[in-house]
Amino acid sequence: MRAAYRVADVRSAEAALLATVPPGALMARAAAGLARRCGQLLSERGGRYGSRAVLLVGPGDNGGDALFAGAELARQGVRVSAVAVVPDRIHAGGLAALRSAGGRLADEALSAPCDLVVDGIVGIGGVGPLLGRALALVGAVTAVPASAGGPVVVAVDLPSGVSADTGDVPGPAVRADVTVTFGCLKPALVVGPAAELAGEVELVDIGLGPFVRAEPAVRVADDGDVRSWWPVPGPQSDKYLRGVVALATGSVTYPGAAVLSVGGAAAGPAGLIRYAGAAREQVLTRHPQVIAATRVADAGRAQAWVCGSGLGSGARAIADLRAVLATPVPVVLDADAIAMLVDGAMAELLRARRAPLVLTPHDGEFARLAGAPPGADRVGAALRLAAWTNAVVLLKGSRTIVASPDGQAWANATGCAALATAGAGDVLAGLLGSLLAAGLPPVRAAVAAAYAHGLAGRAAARVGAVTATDLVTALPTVTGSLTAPCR
Ligand SMILES: NC(=O)C1=CN([C@@H]2O[C@H](COP(=O)(O)OP(=O)(O)OC[C@H]3O[C@@H](n4cnc5c(N)ncnc54)[C@H](OP(=O)(O)O)[C@@H]3O)[C@@H](O)[C@H]2O)[C@@H](O)CC1
Ligand SMILES: Nc1ncnc2c1ncn2[C@@H]1O[C@H](COP(=O)(O)OP(=O)(O)O)[C@@H](O)[C@H]1O
Repeated sequence: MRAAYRVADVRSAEAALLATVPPGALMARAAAGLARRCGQLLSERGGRYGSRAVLLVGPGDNGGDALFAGAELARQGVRVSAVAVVPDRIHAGGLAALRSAGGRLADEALSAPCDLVVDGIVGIGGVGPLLGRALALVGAVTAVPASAGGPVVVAVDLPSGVSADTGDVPGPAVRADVTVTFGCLKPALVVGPAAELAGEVELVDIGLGPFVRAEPAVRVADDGDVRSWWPVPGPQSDKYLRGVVALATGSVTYPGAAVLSVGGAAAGPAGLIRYAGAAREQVLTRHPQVIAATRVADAGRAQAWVCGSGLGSGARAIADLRAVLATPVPVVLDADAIAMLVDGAMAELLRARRAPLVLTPHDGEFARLAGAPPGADRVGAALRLAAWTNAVVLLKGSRTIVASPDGQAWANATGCAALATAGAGDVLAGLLGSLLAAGLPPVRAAVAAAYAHGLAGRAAARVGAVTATDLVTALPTVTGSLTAPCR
């Protein structure tokens, strides 16, 4: 598990650490890590000696990091020039170090071709959209991407122009190939549109770890986490003990949603799948192992329910949703079921529930339920909805967020744009239901489902254009790889 911390918490930790080390030691550690990575990148692109690097140097310590790293590169034979955002406020010690190593201060950014741009315009001290010369410099950096023969762009701590705590990008911002960040991750490196601008993130240890006292703002699960959570059948397992998941999804109008959600569930760890709804025939044709009924009341017992994907919102859908909410087991509400919650009577039912509830809105469904779209602070918005509904909220997007009523937030790092295809959410809901039925607590189930779903999207994209059916095909290999061998 990786953890990202808010700027205020990073600053407190840095202050505590600074009191224990000589002046300048932290910046020296940060700059050494930055120079190491920049040097590697130059070596990969044809060598350091004689290559050209441009430092974009803001007026704060972020610019100082860039200057000290530039000095180290200059000592290794790189021709380094620095462009100051505010020339009379450039970090004096950093500039002196650069000059004494043979680097120079330049007036114009990128006046000649270069191999490396180091973005030290702003780091965690950035506030709001970039202004003045900082803004003009961003335009110069983004002109030619590295993939089209332009310089490789390395951001110092954060890409300039992003909001560190929320991952919002309020204006033009640097698109980095690599971000070298110090001490700990910041939310903008893992959530929101900012995370897409960070490129590959390298975390440099500056000794901050023991001084971070706060709870993470956002957590990111890795393969090891998801593997350790994923339910594994044992010798005593039977299909009921492995978990029974039931789905009230699909309708006469949208039978495909039922097939896809059941497909998602079939890739999960539950031992038995029940289906209740109007797409009974279609589901049985594709998934003959399913026990199918037409009504929730006739479906039989389950350890978790999934309700809503393609369900519609007529009288029948309302009755099904009420029946599902009346069960004493964990429930996933997706798509149309989320829309129906806006009804006050449903809200009453929700308040009466004791068993876990997971809501899986995309932005539109979120807006209907919460009264406004998630906005710039997606983690904050998801946490507020989770607290208000007393449900785990899985807010879909390119970095899907899972938020719990007790204030924990996770971001999923495995997704890819290929998932933006009709029916992908239905597959996710089914898989999530299966994990809940197998006994995973709701936050872990939601995080693990988003993780596996993202990997399936990547696997399917390697084969070709991705449909939701391709996700269903790709999922069992992914979930199998996350499952320890049968005991
Ligand atoms: N603390 C430590 O121990 C360590 C810190 N480290 C490093 O320090 C960095 C933090 O440094 P920092 O606090 O000096 O802030 P920083 O990110 O340079 O930005 C502040 C400057 O930017 C300006 N500015 C702000 N917004 C702007 C905008 N929208 N558009 C234009 N300009 C804007 C603002 O201008 P002002 O408002 O003052 O006019 C101010 O001068 C951190 O990210 C890491 O790299 C490492 O060395 C490890 C140890
Ligand atoms: N740009 C993107 N990058 C990564 N994942 C995305 C992107 N856009 C959408 N997704 C994912 O695709 C899925 C779409 O689900 P949803 O909007 O419910 O579609 P549907 O209702 O058609 O099933 C979600 O898991 C979401 O996180």
